[in-house]
Amino acid sequence: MDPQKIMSNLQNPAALTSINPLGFWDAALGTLSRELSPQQFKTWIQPLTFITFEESEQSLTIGAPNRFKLDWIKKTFADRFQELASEYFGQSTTLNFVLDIDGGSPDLTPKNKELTTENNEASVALQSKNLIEDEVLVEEQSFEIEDHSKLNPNLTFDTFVTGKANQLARAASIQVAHNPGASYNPMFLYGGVGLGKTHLIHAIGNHLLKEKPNARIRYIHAEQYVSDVVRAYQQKAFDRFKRYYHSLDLLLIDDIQFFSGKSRTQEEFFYAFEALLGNKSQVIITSDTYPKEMAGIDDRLISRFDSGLTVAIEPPELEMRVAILMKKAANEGIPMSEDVAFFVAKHLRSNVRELEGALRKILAFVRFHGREVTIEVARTALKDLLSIQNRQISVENIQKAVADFYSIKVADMYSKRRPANIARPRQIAMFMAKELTQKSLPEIGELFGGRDHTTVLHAVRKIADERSHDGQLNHEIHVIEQTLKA
Ligand SMILES: Nc1ncnc2c1ncn2[C@@H]1O[C@H](COP(=O)(O)OP(=O)(O)OP(=O)(O)O)[C@@H](O)[C@H]1O
Repeated sequence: MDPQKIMSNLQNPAALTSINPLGFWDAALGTLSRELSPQQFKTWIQPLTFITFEESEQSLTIGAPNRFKLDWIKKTFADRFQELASEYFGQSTTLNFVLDIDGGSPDLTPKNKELTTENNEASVALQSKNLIEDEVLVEEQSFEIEDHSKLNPNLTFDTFVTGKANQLARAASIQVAHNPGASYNPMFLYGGVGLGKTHLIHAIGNHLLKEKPNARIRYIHAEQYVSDVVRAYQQKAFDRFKRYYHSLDLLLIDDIQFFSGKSRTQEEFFYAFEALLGNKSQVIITSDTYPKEMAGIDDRLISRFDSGLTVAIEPPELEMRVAILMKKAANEGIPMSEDVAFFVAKHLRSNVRELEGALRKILAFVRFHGREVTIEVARTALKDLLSIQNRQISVENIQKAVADFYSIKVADMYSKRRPANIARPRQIAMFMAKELTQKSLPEIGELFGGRDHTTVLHAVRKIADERSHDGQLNHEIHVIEQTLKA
């Protein structure tokens, strides 16, 4: 698309609505998030990147972060994207799905990136699929296990920003990378969406690969493992399947919650797990929750997951979010000052993927308009995101959620009463108000019955400190936060 034309369309919202490709992207994500389960959306759609729109050819390019996701998207979601694009643009639109390992910025400059283009006319009929053992839909094809590590070389310890939220997970990962198959086996890494679990396990694999280039390493998403089991089943190729998986030095298996309810997969994984540990090979597993909390997973697997080292990754704290934004912006060649990073990080709190998305929006805006990265620019570029966030969380909402959680009256948030069962929830609410809103300490004090800002500061420090070593308190704060965001 002609950059001049983009500029003039950007200045003319009416024109923009008809061709705005970023508008299409936001709308498509919105629709798919409603149509799919949160887990499907998180796994398949969220990691996609919008790359280019060529107006002259009426074609859109969408990037997927790895080969597996690329293939899956093309097979499973291409038709739906096609429909959404045609609806949005009011004319037939060609979709290209490409590998975009870096998760590159959305840049509407034509052909600004070198891409492994895989033209996917979405009209191409999907291949026939079979439903096997109620496990997963797979295409008919010959059973071949790809003998590659599937590691993403960009996901290393060097590119991983550390803070309180992930320092334990990082330290454990470094230990395991240096001594695979030794004491922490298996290592079970759990945490919410987009917090860096995949990044860390790739970092372990990349480290080992560098130390021992001949090591047999395999990264696999749990859903791909399920597909492998189904194909081995179809083609009676379990011997080959076992030979491959049982002979690895390091198996990295991501998002194992996808095994839920898939009994044959779990059985095969159990054998693989036993064989690998027997050989002193390292197994590393990630999940969205800790082993005992997993639903639909066999007890004998759960007890094995729990038998090594289980370590959590928490959502990044404010300073860490700032550091991540600044590092990633600098890597893109567009430095972000600390005050802009603080502004963004204060508004976007849930996970690193969300921060990366926001950064991409800001960088795209800056590139189109030739502007510097300022708070004003960030505010404009993130207008939609910020309005959602602001709608969600106010000090009053926090006071109500905390009072409900601890079964006290909301009025106790403002009262002068000081028994511990009231004072502590009040301090937690003050802490959360500081973390989750843009209010200053004096403003928060005012909203808590006219308290002094030093009282708020004391509460914020106390709860922050306790939270860092009190797992129960940490959990309670998470639960309240989830209620607020629901
Ligand atoms: N501490 C960090 N430093 C730098 N980048 C990070 C950090 N944590 C996460 N990221 C980046 O954020 C994005 C999401 O992280 P990742 O895919 O590892 O999350 P995840 O925990 O595996 O999420 P999911 O459960 O959705 O698979 C990736 O691009 C990753 O590189």
